[in-house]
Amino acid sequence: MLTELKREAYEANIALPKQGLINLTFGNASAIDRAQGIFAIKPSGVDYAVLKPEDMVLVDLDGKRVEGDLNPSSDTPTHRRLFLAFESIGGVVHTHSSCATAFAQAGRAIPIFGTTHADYFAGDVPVTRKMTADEIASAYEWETGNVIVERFRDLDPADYPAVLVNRHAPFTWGPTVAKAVEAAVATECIAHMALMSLQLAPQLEVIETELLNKHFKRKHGPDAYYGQKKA
Ligand SMILES: O=C(CO)[C@@H](O)[C@H](O)COP(=O)(O)O
Repeated sequence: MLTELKREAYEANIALPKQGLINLTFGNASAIDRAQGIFAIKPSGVDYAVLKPEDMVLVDLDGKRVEGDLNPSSDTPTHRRLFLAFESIGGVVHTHSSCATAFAQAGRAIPIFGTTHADYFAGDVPVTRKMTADEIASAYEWETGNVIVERFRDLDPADYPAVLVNRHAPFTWGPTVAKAVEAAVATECIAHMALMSLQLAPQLEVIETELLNKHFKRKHGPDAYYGQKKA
């Protein structure tokens, strides 16, 4: 069932270690078939080196396992929450890539210091609030999705394909899971650049709106908004 979707999710998952975004078995990727309301996600705890397309687990948007003998990723509820909230996305990626995770652990957004960042994101890469003790103790992975959706109340996920979950790590997304992988690469790249820029110039200011606007719209089209939900 949904062989092509599993293949797409598999290719995205094995791309993560190849891009240097993965340590051990941290991280996972998923791809959704919107017509059937089913997504394919990495099985929990499986080493990327031995992963196969047929290992991908199929889960529906009610959270029910539709196909697969292995347990779906422990982050499955977060992926599901994002697929339900952001109807335009086709794939989700979660990594613990070092520089982006450093910002997440520090509870800091990744500031937009340059055009590399502005080509990809319509502003700072946002960070969520800390989760409450109750949220952590209850449905942790579902609540992780909730704090992401809360942070995007006034942001368009198409303009900001990434978020840093406070004290956890980045989640990224895109119209396809391949684009979500690209967003994960871009997020780690600009986080690394931002860290180095802050070492060189601790008082560095974010770039001016005109330059942000120029670069973001150049890449995403003249009607692209930045910093606010599309009307
Ligand atoms: O967020 C985390 C751990 O904090 C996850 O990325 C796990 O590291 C991977 O879990 P599985 O997908 O293997 O269940």
